[in-house]
Amino acid sequence: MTLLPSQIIEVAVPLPIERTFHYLVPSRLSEATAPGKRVLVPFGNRRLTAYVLAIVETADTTKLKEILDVLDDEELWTKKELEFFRWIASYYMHPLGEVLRTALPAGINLQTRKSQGNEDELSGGRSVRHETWFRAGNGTEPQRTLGTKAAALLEFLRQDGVNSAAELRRRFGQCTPQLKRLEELGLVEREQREVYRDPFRNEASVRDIPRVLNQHQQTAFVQISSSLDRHEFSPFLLHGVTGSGKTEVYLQAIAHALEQGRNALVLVPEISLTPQLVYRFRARFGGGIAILHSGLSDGERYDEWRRIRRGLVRIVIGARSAIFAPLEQIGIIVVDEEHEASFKQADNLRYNARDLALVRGQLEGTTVVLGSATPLVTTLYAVEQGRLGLLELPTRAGGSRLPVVETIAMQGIKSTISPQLHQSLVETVAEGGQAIIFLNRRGFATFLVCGECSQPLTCPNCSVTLTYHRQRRQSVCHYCDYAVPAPGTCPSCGALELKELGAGTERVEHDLVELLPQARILRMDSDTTSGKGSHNRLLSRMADGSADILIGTQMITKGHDFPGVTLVGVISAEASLNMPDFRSSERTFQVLSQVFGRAGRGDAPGRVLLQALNPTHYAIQCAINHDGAGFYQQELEFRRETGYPPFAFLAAIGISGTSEQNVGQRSEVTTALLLQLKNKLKLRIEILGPAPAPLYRLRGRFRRQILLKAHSRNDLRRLITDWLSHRTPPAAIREMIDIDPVDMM
Ligand SMILES: Nc1ncnc2c1ncn2[C@@H]1O[C@H](COP(=O)(O)OP(=O)(O)OP(=O)(O)O)[C@@H](O)[C@H]1O
Ligand SMILES: [Zn+2]
Ligand SMILES: [Zn+2]
Repeated sequence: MTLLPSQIIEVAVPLPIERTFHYLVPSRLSEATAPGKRVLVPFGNRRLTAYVLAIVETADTTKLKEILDVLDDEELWTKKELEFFRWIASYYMHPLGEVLRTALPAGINLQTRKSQGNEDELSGGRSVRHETWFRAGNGTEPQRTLGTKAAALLEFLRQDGVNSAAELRRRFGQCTPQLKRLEELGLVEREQREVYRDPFRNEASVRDIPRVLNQHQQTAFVQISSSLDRHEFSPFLLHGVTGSGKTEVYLQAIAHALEQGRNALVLVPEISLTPQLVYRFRARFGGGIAILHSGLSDGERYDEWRRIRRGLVRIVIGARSAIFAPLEQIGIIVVDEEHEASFKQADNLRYNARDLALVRGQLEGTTVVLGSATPLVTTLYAVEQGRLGLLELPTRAGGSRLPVVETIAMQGIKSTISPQLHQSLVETVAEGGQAIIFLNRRGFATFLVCGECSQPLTCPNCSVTLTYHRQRRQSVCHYCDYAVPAPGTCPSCGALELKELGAGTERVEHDLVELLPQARILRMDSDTTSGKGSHNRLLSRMADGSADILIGTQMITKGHDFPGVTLVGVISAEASLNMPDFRSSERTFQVLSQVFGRAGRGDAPGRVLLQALNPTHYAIQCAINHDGAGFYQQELEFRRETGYPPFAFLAAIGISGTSEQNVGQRSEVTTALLLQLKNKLKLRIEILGPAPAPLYRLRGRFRRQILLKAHSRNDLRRLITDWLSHRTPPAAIREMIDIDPVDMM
């Protein structure tokens, strides 16, 4: 888009400012300026990167400043994408400039400098990697002066066209002086080509062909592909029990979109946990796939981003931030494991990629498939209301059955592993089967408690106990990484005797090694998977049968397909039930169902042993009976009675700071203001709090929460908008808004 001299643009700046700004474009820059690019602008007494949103037709030009520079050669975003980002900014009540900054790959901002105002001043990314290529030129050759190697090089380039410097060196050995000479003579020309770092490097993939779909898969596939043929927004829930072959449906649906010349966006909870899924996509489709996830270096991420932007990619697979991928011509968006809380970003722009998939799908007129064995209660409710189409896979794809779950009463049992579980493990390993042992707590002991004064060891920065890690010989805070040598002494009374309370995965591993000295045992939790590729190594040892037992946290529950696993053991059924969060029943049902679902996926039937103190809760009972419908009914009733989603919309306002007194005062002031505005506007909103957050102290900050509950999203928006315009900017206090909060800790 070409600009005439003295045209005006609307820009957003990456600062906590709600509004957008206007600038003049001097004629020397008008050619280069376009919506979707970044520009450098004077802002107060500093210079800032700003994002061009639009070219404005009319505005008062008298007070406008001129932009200083255009930072991008190519547009970063299309108009459609900018529209999507405006929607996000408005919905999450977050400054548009910060939304845009969040949407950019980190690598593009490598050159971040701190300038006078202590604000980030950004300039164009520099992390593009180049490679030198040579081609034959038009110069006439003075035959006699060319050496043999130079002549051979020239001949080769004339025959073979353009070649990279690396390729020429491979064929001719060291040839830099010859190439330089040829270039001086105009006989060869040099060009710089951008190269993309390949996150799949060194990974071969085997070609895989589509499977014959079973009847349920076929029905689901037909519905998805006919919605693709209609080229309009159509959202579905693909509700398939564990092992029902949802991935195969995604693969074939995506193949259909590709045949139409359209592209696919696939969101997964955390890619490093699902290498199998990425592997299957590559095996099916070969190249043209970009992956975006936290394990990439900034450079790799930026490269993937540019490959997508330039249309070199047909399929993007990524964790939540992939919802911002600059993919055009999208035909289908898949959200795998749609129930996972990790689709919600926990700080700054608190977006939910699962929800945004529906928004982007609507803006772009695509098919959206949300897949899960344990969908959110709110998702099932949306199906009931007719807002999502339902596709069901009620049976396992390979014909195997869901495992039988047996409960083991743990009253009076002191050890982590009951005699029954021990016995079953011995039998499973003897028969050549594999087992998965689940406990959603890492470390050795949950915490240490003083034998003299009974004080538990707690974190000085957070209101939590320290977890004892035996191998590291430390007691560690899982929130801020504070650590002290352990076992150590009691910080309250100096006593030497500290007792271990509660068990973590490290303890379970220790006990299992003692109980089954012959078994090959692996542990997978965030302590054993910090190294690059470590997930992959652990998972492939399970896959190729070189391990017998895998112990792990919720990491092991996610989508893994190990046909050899016939036994699943759960150390504590109630572990996730007592969280102070209205979703704790739902999470318990989901995590138990998912971990049960790892058993018996192959030919041999699966068995689950569930250790429990009190398994009467409906979340546990429904999981035991694989009764998703029953759980939904009871949970919906609970939500109706307590007034939580889907029967209310929520927004949380979090207030935090290092001074307990200031945080307390500010939260009272904020609550009073909210109440006053609510009454003035006559809105029907419940204002709860200010209450101390369940994690009252986190990384040295005190935290209080105000929860807003409303029947109308509009009322909620009106109140918050009004509050934002009335509140005084908090000093030394952070006050954040969380729309549709997921984690209430
Ligand atoms: N039509 C089919 N015929 C035979 N086997 C199939 C078919 N479809 C899928 N499978 C196999 O069934 C197994 C389970 O499939 P997949 O992993 O896709 O299930 P899923 O629904 O994603 O499970 P989960 O939700 O537990 O992760 C895989 O080994 C897959 O190869
Ligand atoms: Zn003590
Ligand atoms: Zn801490």
